[in-house]
Amino acid sequence: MAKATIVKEFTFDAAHRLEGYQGLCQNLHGHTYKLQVGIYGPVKNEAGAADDGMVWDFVKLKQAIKEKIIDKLDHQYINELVSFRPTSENIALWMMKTLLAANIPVKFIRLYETPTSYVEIHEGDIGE
Ligand SMILES: Nc1nc2c(c(=O)[nH]1)N=C([C@H](O)[C@H](O)COP(=O)(O)OP(=O)(O)OP(=O)(O)O)CN2
Ligand SMILES: [Zn+2]
Repeated sequence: MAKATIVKEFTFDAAHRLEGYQGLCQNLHGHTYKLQVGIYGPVKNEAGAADDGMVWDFVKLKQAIKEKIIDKLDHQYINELVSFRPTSENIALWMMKTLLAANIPVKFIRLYETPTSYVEIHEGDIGE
């Protein structure tokens, strides 16, 4: 069966600070984060089915990411929500773990902290 990766993009606004950072990022500041989530799987081939020709319905994917990630982080102070240092890398790893735990077959997460800085995490990159 043919396979494909589909990608859905989101933005959210959040504040953070990097404790112990030698520079401006130790201060409270905000970002408009851009998140891209890639889902990999078979392209369903079932004539008449609602999801015929799809890997996952973009609408269902949007609802799932919104519930699990965006609604939790949008307009929040990330330091108060998590126990890790909220770098882009750690935030993206948390996103990957959260989505895999919800049985969403994420292939990759790309998280832009600024228009010129992003991190990419692939399935399998999560350590213990
Ligand atoms: N590897 C990482 N390095 C840095 C992180 C991070 O999460 N991972 N985060 C920061 C700061 O939070 C900072 O907000 C980002 O810095 P920077 O990309 O330099 O932001 P600018 O707005 O200055 O971006 P420009 O496009 O270069 O103007 C620091 N480092
Ligand atoms: Zn920052």
